[in-house]
Amino acid sequence: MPRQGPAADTVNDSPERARSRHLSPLLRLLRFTWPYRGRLLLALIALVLAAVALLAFGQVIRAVVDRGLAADSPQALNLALGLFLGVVLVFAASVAMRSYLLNWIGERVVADIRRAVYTHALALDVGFYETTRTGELIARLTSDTALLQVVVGSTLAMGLRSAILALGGLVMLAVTSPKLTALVLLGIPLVILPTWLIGHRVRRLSRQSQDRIGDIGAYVDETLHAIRTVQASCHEPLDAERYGARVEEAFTTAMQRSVASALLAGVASLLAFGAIGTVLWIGGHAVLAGEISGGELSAFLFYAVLMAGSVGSLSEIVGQLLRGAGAAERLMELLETAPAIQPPPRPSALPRRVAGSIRAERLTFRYPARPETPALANVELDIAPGERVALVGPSGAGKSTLFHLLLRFYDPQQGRLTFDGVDLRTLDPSALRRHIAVVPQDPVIFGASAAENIRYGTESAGDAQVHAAAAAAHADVFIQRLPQGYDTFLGERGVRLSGGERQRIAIARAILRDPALLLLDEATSALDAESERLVQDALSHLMIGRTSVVIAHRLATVREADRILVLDHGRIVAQGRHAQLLAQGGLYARLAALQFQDLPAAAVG
Ligand SMILES: Nc1ncnc2c1ncn2[C@@H]1O[C@H](COP(=O)(O)OP(=O)(O)OP(=O)(O)O)[C@@H](O)[C@H]1O
Repeated sequence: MPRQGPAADTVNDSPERARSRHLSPLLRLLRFTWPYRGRLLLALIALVLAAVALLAFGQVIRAVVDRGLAADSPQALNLALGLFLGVVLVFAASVAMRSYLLNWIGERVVADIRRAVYTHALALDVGFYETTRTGELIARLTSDTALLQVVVGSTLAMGLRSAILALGGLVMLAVTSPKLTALVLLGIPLVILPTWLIGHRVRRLSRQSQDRIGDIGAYVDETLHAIRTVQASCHEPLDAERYGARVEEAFTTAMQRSVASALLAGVASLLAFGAIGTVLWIGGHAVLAGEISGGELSAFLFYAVLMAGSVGSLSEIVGQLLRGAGAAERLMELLETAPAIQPPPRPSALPRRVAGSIRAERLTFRYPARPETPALANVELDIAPGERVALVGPSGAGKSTLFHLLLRFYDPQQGRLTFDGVDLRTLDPSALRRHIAVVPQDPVIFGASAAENIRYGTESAGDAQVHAAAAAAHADVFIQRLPQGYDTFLGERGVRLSGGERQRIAIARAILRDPALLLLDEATSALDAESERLVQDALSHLMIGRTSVVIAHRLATVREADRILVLDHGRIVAQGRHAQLLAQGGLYARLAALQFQDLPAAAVG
């Protein structure tokens, strides 16, 4: 299925490139804001009310000056103050309401998007993760959503507010004094343009400065994670030097930014107050000439400052909106990426009692990333329920690929694969996987307790079942010896387990799952004799009464297998029992001598 994943090269994008060229992707967020339209409407009402109240201040100022001060009337002044307090009350209430409602919507929408994206990411097929770096997905879930939160929660509203204030301010200016308005309109670019240009440079430098800090973080992360390799290679002085160079780069960029911000502060103050002074001077003369009243001049000044402020902030707001649009575009693209492996509209059902038979008919599969060479070619296979099958073959023969297809991580391009007689393509992948347990070569231990690690995938199991599974997998003994027994935290920041212990946890996990089909990839690393015996014993126990397919690396496994399949270049080149295949000589005999570490030389014959 052709699909358009998020561009794989955007993870280290500078914020400049991460911007969208249009604001239209923001419209795609409507789907997430729509459920909260009631609150959104209220927030908009509050926003407009706050802007109108702010504009009304100008009129109150005018009344205070003209009716109260100039007319020398205490009553009028009292009345004006009352009016002022009324406007303040409306303004304060609507600002508080707007701020709360918009923040709520911003946080809510981002929480919904995070959940939707993560749930969708979990459903994407394995092939997707071969072409996308997980770091990129994490960036989507953290930084892109954080950016959207700011955009939805404040920037959009600020943009609307600034537009209302700029337009409203202009109308009020024109109403107050058309002549002065013409002057202000001529003057605004003189004030805004230089400030905007320097401001643009400041923003670019601060983003660069953040990028430099990101570089520092990435370097620390890489070296400290690999501290053993760093120390073993005596790489510390070199790393300290390289890190130092990066820190200095960050400092230099930060200093350039500081110079630009200092310049901005100076120029902006100079221009703003210079402009106010000029309006006051021209307006003052107009007042003296009796063209306008003192109140009108005060109101005029108020609107001019309001308008200039709003126009000035628009460029920054648009920049932020474009970055938000970029984030929205990437997130929505991810959400619209269709998984290549999906349940069919009407999935077939497996029998109530799954027996665990497997059949492959002319099975041919090529990995999407390597369409030229088939990883499996024309494989014909019939595995009976309860059969123990060992897969043997040189590296790259296609053993793991067969597992991937059995788990329906991919669909074959030709032929078909059935489980209990049902074509895998017609099954819901999770309905199929429920009947399969996988014990990988190097099992994953999650950052959770020992009991939770065994329960992984069978969450409904009770404590007694977990303990029984652990006992059957010979994991019970070492778990009991852990500081808090089954409650001991395992994984990266907890107790680290040895290879053999990890395998036994994985075996216990598989026993608890009680699957019809067991896929086992035997560890290649040699365990000590005692661990080996425990693991082997646990595995034999696990295989009883179920179909098992094992990528074999041990003599005991091939000896006990009902059938050995020898794979080479994606084809089954021989099959039979161990002794038979050895007697035939050929690839199996050669592989046996090389692969089974525990095979005495004599047995290879
Ligand atoms: N995700 C992938 N994308 C592209 N090609 C792949 C992918 N995984 C495996 N291959 C290729 O498919 C072929 C079969 O690989 P597979 O992993 O099934 O071999 P294997 O027999 O399990 O090998 P090993 O014993 O080394 O694990 C190899 O040529 C391999 O390079």
